[in-house]
Amino acid sequence: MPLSELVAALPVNHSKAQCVYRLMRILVHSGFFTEEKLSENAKEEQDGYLLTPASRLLLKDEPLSVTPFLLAMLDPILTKPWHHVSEWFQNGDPTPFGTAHGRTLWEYGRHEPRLNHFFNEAMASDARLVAKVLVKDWKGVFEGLHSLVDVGGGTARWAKAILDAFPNLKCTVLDLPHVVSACKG
Ligand SMILES: C[S@@+](CC[C@H](N)C(=O)[O-])C[C@H]1O[C@@H](n2cnc3c(N)ncnc32)[C@H](O)[C@@H]1O
Repeated sequence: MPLSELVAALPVNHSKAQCVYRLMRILVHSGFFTEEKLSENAKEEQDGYLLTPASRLLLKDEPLSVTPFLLAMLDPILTKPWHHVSEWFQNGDPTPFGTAHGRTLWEYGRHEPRLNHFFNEAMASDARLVAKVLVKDWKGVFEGLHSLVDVGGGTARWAKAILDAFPNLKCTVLDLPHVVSACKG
């Protein structure tokens, strides 16, 4: 897509339109887009942006989309601990999350349904992608097993993917009460 079409398609204030080019340069540099000639015709010669495998994983209609994972990692609750890493190196806290928030991630999630929801969705989207590769390329790991227990298995995405490939396996998933009670089905 050429830059002009991209700017027109985005909800960007016209005073910021020239900043989209700068943003796209960063995104090309970091591998989320490639910039290529869209036409061989010399008269219409125009550069445009194309998706890469990394950005395809962020499309809304991509079945293996990891958008929930990205949004979770960028949520202020999870970025705040990065601002406390220096302090954490000097204190006795087990994690930078504890230094930033005064409690563990799991305690916070127990009291804050929004965190519980976005974290579980993030884990599930990551698990959908990684489990697909695991059961395809590492099937042998599960062959011969009769049962499997996933401790801290979140909303059971891993277990579901493994069960799809090995329907005779007995899978048990353990997690914290607020995670289990938020599971559908
Ligand atoms: C990093 S997440 C991983 C989720 C899942 N295994 C995955 O890969 O998608 C860790 C999980 O451990 C769970 N957890 C933390 N403390 C736990 C405990 N004491 N007992 C059971 N589960 C726990 C959390 O609720 C969370 O779902």
